[in-house]
Amino acid sequence: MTAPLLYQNGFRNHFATEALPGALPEGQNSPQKCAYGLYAEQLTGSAFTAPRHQNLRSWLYRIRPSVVQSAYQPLENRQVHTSPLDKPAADPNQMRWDPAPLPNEPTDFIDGLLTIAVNGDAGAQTGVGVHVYTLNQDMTERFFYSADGEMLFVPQLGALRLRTEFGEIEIDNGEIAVIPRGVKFQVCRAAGVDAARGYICENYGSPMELPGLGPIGANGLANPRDFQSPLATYEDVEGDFSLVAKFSGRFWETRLNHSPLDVVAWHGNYAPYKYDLANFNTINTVSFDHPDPSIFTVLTSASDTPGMANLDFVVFPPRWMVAENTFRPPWFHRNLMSEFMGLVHGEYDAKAEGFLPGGASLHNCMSPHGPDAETFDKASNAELKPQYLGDTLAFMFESRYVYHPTEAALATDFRQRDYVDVWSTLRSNFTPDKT
Ligand SMILES: O=C(O)Cc1cc(O)ccc1O
Ligand SMILES: [Fe+2]
Repeated sequence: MTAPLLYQNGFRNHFATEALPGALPEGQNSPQKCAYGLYAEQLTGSAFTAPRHQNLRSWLYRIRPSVVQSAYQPLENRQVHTSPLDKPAADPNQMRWDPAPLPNEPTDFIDGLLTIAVNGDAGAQTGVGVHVYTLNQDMTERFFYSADGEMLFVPQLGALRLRTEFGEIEIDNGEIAVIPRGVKFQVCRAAGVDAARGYICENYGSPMELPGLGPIGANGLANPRDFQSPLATYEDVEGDFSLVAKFSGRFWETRLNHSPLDVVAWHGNYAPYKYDLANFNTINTVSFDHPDPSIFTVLTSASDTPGMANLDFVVFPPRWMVAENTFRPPWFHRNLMSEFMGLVHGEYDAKAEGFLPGGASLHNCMSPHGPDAETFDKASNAELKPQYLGDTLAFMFESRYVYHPTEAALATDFRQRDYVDVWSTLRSNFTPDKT
């Protein structure tokens, strides 16, 4: 049995961690000579001049500086795409996908990454890319980073061990992790895991933050202390390694003669983190009506227009349903914001069937959607006792920018081409003579 990983708690705290005593310099960042012969390297996640509360940077004390690498060479990649896409055009049709099948061939994280939809413009630092990953191999000789955005992992099947420059993180179904833009990492399976599948939101925009709580007060939703960042740990390994960089929508490869996971100590507020969604303090109505789902926001990436997020990461967690005289599932709606959804486990209360764990749906700006016909019928006639929705965990990547599905996502066998039919049997119940 390997010991469980230890973490440092707090959302974007100013952490300090060293795998060897005294590896972190005291009182300064860049001494003339660092302890143990380490190199000091700063990694910034914001402009130097960003306002203090949005200023993100860490200092890494590593065995070799990151510049010890070969020239970047283009690397072919057919499955991962970045906004803007040349084609196809954005599509207002409601779309749904079954879970991506697990690979039959040996497939690591990089080879198993498939882009479903993108929006905004990565070069302008707006929008997101939504990918699914399926894998059955660990990354061993290769490492990855995205210069295009931070990567939010939402595992659906199989726990992962994310080996990063800052230390290691494990996440399982029901947990999430964020790897900041530029941070080098490897995706491995946790002990005992054969194959894994999940979702990734690559956020090209401003780094996600906790949402403001307004009248909710000082506590609630995702509480800062439940976010966890890794402790410094390092490997001093020489060999023939490859670092794959996602840069401006393309993959590039550089060769390394050593493992880049050689950071012996680090301090700062720019670091990977994980969060167990079971810690989400769910707030909902205790009187009537179905609140807007913004009440379930875990993390948000602001755009340049206040209140219109580049990305809201929203969850629909296990919860009590107690609303009186209310149609309890999501109502029918048409929204300005575009909605990509996935299901981590259980059932989603707006869809009786067809939205499966590992599957996905897309409802773009102003495209009508809501409960399917079966759910509408059931919920319109249900006895309104307090009811606990236990086995459910859906999520939404909600964005002000219209999603463009990729050609592969449109063409794939696992797209449900008849999705729109889930609403086709909704008939007029209009009775002008009777209220
Ligand atoms: O479309 C969906 O299922 C997501 C959603 C859920 C909800 O409770 C209210 C609005 C909304 O868009
Ligand atoms: Fe919706």
